[in-house]
Amino acid sequence: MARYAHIKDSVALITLTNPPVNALSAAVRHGITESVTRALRDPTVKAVVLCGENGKFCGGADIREFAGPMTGPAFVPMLDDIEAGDKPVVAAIEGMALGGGLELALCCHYRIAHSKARLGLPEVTLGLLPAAGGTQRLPRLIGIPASLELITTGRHISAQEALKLGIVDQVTDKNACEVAVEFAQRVMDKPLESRRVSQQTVQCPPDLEALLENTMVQVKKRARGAIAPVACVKAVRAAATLPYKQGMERERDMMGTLFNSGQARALQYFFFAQRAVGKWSLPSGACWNNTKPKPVHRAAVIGLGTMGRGITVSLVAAGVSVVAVEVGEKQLQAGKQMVMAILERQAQKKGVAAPLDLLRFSNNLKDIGGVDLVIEAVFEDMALKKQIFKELSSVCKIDTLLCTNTSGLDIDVLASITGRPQQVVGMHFFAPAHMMKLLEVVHGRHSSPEAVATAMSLGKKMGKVSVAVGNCPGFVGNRMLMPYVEQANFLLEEGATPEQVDQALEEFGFAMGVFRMSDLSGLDVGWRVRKEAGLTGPSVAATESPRKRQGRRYGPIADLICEQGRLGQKTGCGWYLYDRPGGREAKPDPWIRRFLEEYRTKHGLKARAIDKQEILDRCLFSLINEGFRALEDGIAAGPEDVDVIYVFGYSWPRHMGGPMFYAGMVGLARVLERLEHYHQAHPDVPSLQPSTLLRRLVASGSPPVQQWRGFIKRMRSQL
Ligand SMILES: CCCCCCCCCCCCC/C=C/C(=O)SCCNC(=O)CCNC(=O)[C@H](O)C(C)(C)COP(=O)(O)OP(=O)(O)OC[C@H]1O[C@@H](n2cnc3c(N)ncnc32)[C@H](O)[C@@H]1OP(=O)(O)O
Repeated sequence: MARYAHIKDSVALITLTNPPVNALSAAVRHGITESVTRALRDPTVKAVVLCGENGKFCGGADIREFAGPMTGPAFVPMLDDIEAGDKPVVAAIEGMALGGGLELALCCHYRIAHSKARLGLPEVTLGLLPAAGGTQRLPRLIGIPASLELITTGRHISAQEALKLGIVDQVTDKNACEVAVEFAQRVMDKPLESRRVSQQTVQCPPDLEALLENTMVQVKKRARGAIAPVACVKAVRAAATLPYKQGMERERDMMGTLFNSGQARALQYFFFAQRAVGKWSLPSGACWNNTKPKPVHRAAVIGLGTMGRGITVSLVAAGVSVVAVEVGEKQLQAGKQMVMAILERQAQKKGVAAPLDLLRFSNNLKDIGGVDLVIEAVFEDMALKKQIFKELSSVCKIDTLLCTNTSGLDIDVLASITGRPQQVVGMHFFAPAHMMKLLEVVHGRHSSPEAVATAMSLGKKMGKVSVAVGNCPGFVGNRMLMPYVEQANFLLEEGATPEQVDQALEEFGFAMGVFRMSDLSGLDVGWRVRKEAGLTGPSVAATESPRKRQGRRYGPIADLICEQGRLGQKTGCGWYLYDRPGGREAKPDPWIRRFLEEYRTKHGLKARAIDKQEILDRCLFSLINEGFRALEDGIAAGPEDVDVIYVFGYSWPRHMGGPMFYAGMVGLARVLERLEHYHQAHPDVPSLQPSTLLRRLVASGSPPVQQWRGFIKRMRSQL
């Protein structure tokens, strides 16, 4: 796993060989240890160059090994031995030096990077810290402020930034390995003392204490309960305040705690989950590696509201030429201005010219005849969408893919209007579409594998994490959101306040609780959906009880709030009060308190004290239960798909892995027991009735989440 070659008489070249990213598995560490010992012992070798096969230096420790007992040579002594050796070792960094890969480079005496290489210590994103000396060597090399930033964020940096910071000694456009060999020949007789990073003193800024304290405050705020970023700050503090050896002891102790934590397991699961969703498959057997996407050079976006603008920006930023269509002149001009401003701002940040030549605006659908793909992004109104799809199928060329950015309407209904149902898919973006990473690609009954592959590939090109999902009301994300929101509303009826529910959810790790989030997105969004579903509005029979619909419990509070014109931030009030329409700072609203009291009195409800645990159990477990149902129905292909959707689309805390991983971590038997308990207490709430899949998993001994796909497949084949 490491190749040894004696070249140019006096240089030993050690090449890491563990595709795809030359991760430091036990075998690679073994290979490095053996090769370095050999080079140090060989009197004809005067210098060593370390590089990685296939233009990739090293992607770090082998994350898959973290799940089992660690075997093979330990990291820290291996790196210490390289640094302490009496022959110069030069790291030739091509591709990437990440995590343990960068720590390996830091113990070398010199570092040469290719101009396209990326460097970083992303361990924090895996719930860990750089525990192979990274937290102690990097501060000695580049100082405390820059180390704090890099280690607590895990940000990957360019070779140029690494050079500026002093992490690498030289950047080259040529073959970094050849440059490193020539470099090694030049430095082979130079003294090494000053090149041993661990032996350097840390340059501390005069305001060290304040810097560390401020960083800790910021990091805790950003971390939303994640423990690794906090440990990273503590480890850098140790580098600043303790001798190297003691600093390394602190690093090791903290790694011991993190390494065995549930958060580390969750984050490492999530790393692989993000990659798993790219390997999509359809019930027909078509999948990512047997279906070719069609190239998309020209696209059209229909509708220049908030969603259309964000989608247009994302497409243009990805290099796709776009015709943006909006029929209303005022809306067209406003959209045009906004899209161009965002693109200009993005380009300015990158120091390049905005790609405005890719952009055209029109008020006529006839202008999109030649495009490869259309994304319709008009109002969430089925009648309007149907009318547009009808027009699209007559104006677009025969092989144009027709996509709709609906957040939950039936793709099959739209497909049936077109006469080319195989070319219709959903592309559900999340607002603001140019910032949010998630894209649900919805395959309808007739969507062709090629159409799905094209939408998935276009999503990737647009920088999105695309997840293929089946067609049902709300798809995966919004479908699971319904019981979550429903429970939050019921909790208000029973005695909770919006602040109480939000606080419990935010302490759990959500960026925003359910009510603050509703105020941000606008309460009218859900109101419209409930009206379409016949749950509220004039279609409800006057004889229907206000708190029952189709024999089930119904919470009309949100409808009543909307009827008062309280639509959230945009109207200056919703579940909270804002200082003005469009204001951001949510304040508890005495009006809401009074309203809830009057509502309870009117319906004969007695308010009771509700604790945090009940809020979390009812909101989260009902959402999770719906996730199991989506898996059972095949709407979501695997737990990873659900988890990626929730982390990227709904701010589920990443260090909790996503709802399905979290269910496994809490214990499926506990989730089942709580759901049974609450369903017994609320038999008229079907979403609390435990799903068959959850029951079966528990009955089978609660296998780990990684085994659920296989389990579901077997379960389906038995039906
Ligand atoms: C009492 C207890 C005591 C505790 C003691 C603990 C002892 C342990 C001490 C250990 C100290 C070690 C400290 C070091 C830690 C680390 O290094 S952690 C790893 C840090 N590295 C990373 O986070 C990098 C992760 N990888 C990436 O970001 C990207 O993969 C990439 C390298 C930038 C490449 O991106 P791209 O080209 O887009 O390809 P991908 O699709 O992402 O990846 C290709 C395949 O490679 C797999 N992979 C990538 N990196 C790793 C890895 N580090 N380990 C294992 N596998 C990796 C990835 O999953 C893909 O696989 P497939 O999907 O199967 O193709």
